Amino acid sequence: MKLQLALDDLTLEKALELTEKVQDYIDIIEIGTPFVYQEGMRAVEAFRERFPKKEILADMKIMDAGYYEAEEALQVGADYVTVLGVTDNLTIKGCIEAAEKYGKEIVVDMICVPDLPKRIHELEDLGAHGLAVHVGTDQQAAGRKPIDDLRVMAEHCKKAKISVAGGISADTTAEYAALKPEVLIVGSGITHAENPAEAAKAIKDSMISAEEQL
Ligand SMILES: O=C(CO)[C@H](O)[C@H](O)COP(=O)(O)O
Repeated sequence: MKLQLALDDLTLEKALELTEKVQDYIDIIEIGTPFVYQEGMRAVEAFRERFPKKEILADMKIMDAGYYEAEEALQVGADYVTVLGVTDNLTIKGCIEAAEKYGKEIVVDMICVPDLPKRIHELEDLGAHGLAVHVGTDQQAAGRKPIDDLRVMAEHCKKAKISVAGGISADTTAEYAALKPEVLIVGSGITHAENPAEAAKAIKDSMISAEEQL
């Protein structure tokens, strides 16, 4: 199980600083969507240069122009790029094609997908490498959590790597880790914590103990 740190609402300088502090506990650095809006591909490049051994995900949430937009991030060092599950299959296919040209992977963000089991099967048939259960920031504010969708995903997903995101913190990691997704994504649970390194360590420890209970 990998821990993905989502960097959403930090400046480039602050994000680099924070990542230095938590790097021992994280496996994937996510350049979050608001961060992409703010800094563009410059952020992917800066992290690739500063953390050459870490995996990097560009949370582009692509909706159109799949091949072109995915390639923007892949050509500057992203290992994973996200595309929205609600978009057209042609866009998904374009993203997959671009990723495979670079030997990298596409993660499909399932936010707001209405019929999860049906779409999981379609996306697996298209060859999506990863599927991400995601309850977004606005939905979280309305009280939603990704745990039920993660159960549906665990039941229906046969080949793709499963990740999960949406308000997960050190206090709630255990219930998500128990369902054994390949990737657990944490943003504000680390970046807004009083002590981000302590929070990241607690989350990683909880993931390790869930794996030991296999
Ligand atoms: O994709 C995102 C927002 O669209 C976030 O990166 C993701 O939800 C993880 O952040 P948090 O743990 O704060 O919910």
